[in-house]
Amino acid sequence: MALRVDNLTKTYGDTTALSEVSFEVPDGKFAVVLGRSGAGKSTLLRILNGLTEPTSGSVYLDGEAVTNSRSDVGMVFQQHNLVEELSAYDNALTGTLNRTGFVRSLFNRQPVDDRELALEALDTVGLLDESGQKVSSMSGGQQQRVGIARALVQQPALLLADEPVASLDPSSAETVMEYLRETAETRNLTTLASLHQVNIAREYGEQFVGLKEGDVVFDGPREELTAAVLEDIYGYIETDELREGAESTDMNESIQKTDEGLETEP
Ligand SMILES: Nc1ncnc2c1ncn2[C@@H]1O[C@H](COP(=O)(O)OP(=O)(O)OP(=O)(O)O)[C@@H](O)[C@H]1O
Repeated sequence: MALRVDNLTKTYGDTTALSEVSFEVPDGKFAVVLGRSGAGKSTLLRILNGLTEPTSGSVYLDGEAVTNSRSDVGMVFQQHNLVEELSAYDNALTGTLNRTGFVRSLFNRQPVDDRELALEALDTVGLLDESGQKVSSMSGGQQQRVGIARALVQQPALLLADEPVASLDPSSAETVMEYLRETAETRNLTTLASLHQVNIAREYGEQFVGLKEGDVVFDGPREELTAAVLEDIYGYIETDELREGAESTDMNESIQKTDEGLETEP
């Protein structure tokens, strides 16, 4: 389903976390939210997930205003929030608890076998053979894939991922991102992920929304995500590396350097 965010504003006392944020993500697209720490990424995802109420503004899925229930929005968390003593299968199955929501009833979807859904979801993330394994004995990357499976069992219309690979080593991060992309593609699932690592974001994102102090300062495709745009989004990186990168013809090199700069930011 297509996502439309219309003039979202969120204030906490004197702090404006989001200021009239508007953008659209077409049906089935993989979008990435970029921004330095405090730019408003988590606030945006929390509003989309219904965990936080906006001060003003609206969210639409396929043109329908989403007000109370966000049960059709699946969420993948940085710390995956799984029940470690349960199996991958049982954890995936807990995704059904959040199902049957507003959008689903609106589109009159048929009830399906939850067990089948859980196994299908585990298959999607390459963990069908490990479905009986306790989550506590799995690697960080596998655990995050169980987190994705749990979100899929919800049969979401929109998949959100808040820093899904921030706590993983580069190789596991790649694997998780591959599965996330494949999932979005094969299920035509509109996805919005906040990512800290710019090189990973560039590799997997199709659309990029740059937030800076609560404002949208960029909304465009990969080709337009230049070093100059990144410098605007991450205003604090006034480093020689980034300037060199912006002047370099090798964009990948520049992004790598930008990313290294980011990693030093607490
Ligand atoms: N519950 C809250 N109460 C008060 N201020 C908040 C609250 N949540 C967020 N803020 C403020 O809103 C702004 C945006 O925060 P937010 O967590 O959305 O940023 P972020 O881009 O997700 O940052 P990070 O990458 O560090 O998670 C910050 O100034 C933050 O201090």
